[in-house]
Amino acid sequence: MQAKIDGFMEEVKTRNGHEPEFIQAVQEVAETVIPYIAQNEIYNGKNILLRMVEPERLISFRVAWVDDDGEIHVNRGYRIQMNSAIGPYKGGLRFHPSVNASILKFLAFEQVFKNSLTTLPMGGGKGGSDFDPKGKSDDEVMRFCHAFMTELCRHIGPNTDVPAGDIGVGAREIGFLFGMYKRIRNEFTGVLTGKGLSWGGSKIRPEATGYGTVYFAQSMLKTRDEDVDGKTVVISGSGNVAQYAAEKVLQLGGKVVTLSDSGGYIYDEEGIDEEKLAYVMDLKNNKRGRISEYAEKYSSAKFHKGKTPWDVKCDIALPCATQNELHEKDAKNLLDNGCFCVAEGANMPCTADAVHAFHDAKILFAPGKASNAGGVATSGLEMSQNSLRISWTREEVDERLKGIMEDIHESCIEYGEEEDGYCNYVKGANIAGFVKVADAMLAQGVI
Ligand SMILES: NC(=O)C1=CN([C@@H]2O[C@H](COP(=O)(O)OP(=O)(O)OC[C@H]3O[C@@H](n4cnc5c(N)ncnc54)[C@H](OP(=O)(O)O)[C@@H]3O)[C@@H](O)[C@H]2O)C=CC1
Ligand SMILES: O=C(O)CCC(=O)C(=O)O
Repeated sequence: MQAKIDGFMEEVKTRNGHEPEFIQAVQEVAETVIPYIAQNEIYNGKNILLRMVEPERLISFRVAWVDDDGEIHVNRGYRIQMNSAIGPYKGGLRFHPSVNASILKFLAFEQVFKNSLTTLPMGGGKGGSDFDPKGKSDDEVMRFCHAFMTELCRHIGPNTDVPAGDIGVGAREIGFLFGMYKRIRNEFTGVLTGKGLSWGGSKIRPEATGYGTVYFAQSMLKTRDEDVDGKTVVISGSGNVAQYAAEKVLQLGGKVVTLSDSGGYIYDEEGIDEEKLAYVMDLKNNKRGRISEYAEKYSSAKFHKGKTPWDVKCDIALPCATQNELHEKDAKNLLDNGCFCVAEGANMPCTADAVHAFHDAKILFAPGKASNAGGVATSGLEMSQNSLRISWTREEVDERLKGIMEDIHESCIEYGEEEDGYCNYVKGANIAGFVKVADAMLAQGVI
């Protein structure tokens, strides 16, 4: 079996040798899905996984825009349309200087499995730009978003490809992008999700990724008769996902002691309560400040410059910042300090070695494609509401979100439970995500 996996990966590396994040994401899937294919006759000899690792379409374009001083800048825009077997391409846009084809292909590939797990009819895609919104004025961000959409609008549509937010793309950016799409196409449609509530957005979409991650952690904890209540939780990041993961942990009686950004992390031994979290939300979403300012405001906190929070003692860890932010040594620190549940809020925040350490220790570990799927699932609910031209209540959306996260957990157990009863959620999520897409691809023929 290992020879089969190695042979497959050799082919992937030959074609994508310069794309380390993409290869990392494919390797993890190959290790779990190739043995499953070998045991299931209908998938044999169809090269389904080989087809799945090749994007259906990879679009790259120039984005030229003018800053407040009249200077012209050029960025690169992308949309990776990875797989449309079960629905229109769906996935976020990332604006960050690190964005390149490798990172977006890994994200688009993960999105295919994640969207399949949600039970909703959504294919997988991802896009973005190496544009850095940090330090830019609102007008500059608007001009960039408008320029970006003048090209992207040719490739998307409510039944073709429906982008949303990701790192660096929040409510402000979605507004500017939507405005330009509407103007060029002269139509008001659900072409983007994460829209404002007064113009087609869904209630709970901003909260959904963070809430969903904690709902998934809750389901995992339940298998060990445990609960979030009373647990100490370490969270990385302080953006959309981290903020609402923290909010849900607090609502469920847990204690959040860290948040971070690319400058370092804050440790508040007294816990980040509702009032302090409201301060963080204002700091990050309106003032666009740095997490270090938290330690200047609250004397109970200490700022650790340039560090990640994985040496802080906790029961539960929720990495919610970015890919490869938690390494093997961090995993060992967490395990040594008694952490027994890790749910990824970010996409691929744990390196492969870190994941192996968690599996070897048999702790509860949820891969992002399962645990952070609540965001895209609620985007799917936003698409449904847009099509029906109705708006569900907060309670209705939250109930559906909870139900979807429970269903994803069940699917992971179905395909991931091992002989000794330990659930390998990585295996479970990969196989459950694969089966639905593979069946659709088989039905649709070789395309
Ligand atoms: N938004 C969503 O609905 C979903 C998001 N995700 C994933 O969750 C993660 C966070 O996204 P989101 O919260 O939306 O993004 P935001 O832009 O709102 O926040 C990102 C956070 O991560 C930090 N961060 C980004 N890059 C780095 C880095 N290289 N090192 C350290 N910290 C970093 C940012 O700090 P700083 O401000 O200093 O850069 C910020 O605190 C991403 O992996 C994303 O793909 C997954 C599913 C859905
Ligand atoms: O809501 C969406 O469509 C995208 C969410 C996303 O980018 C993700 O799940 O990583």
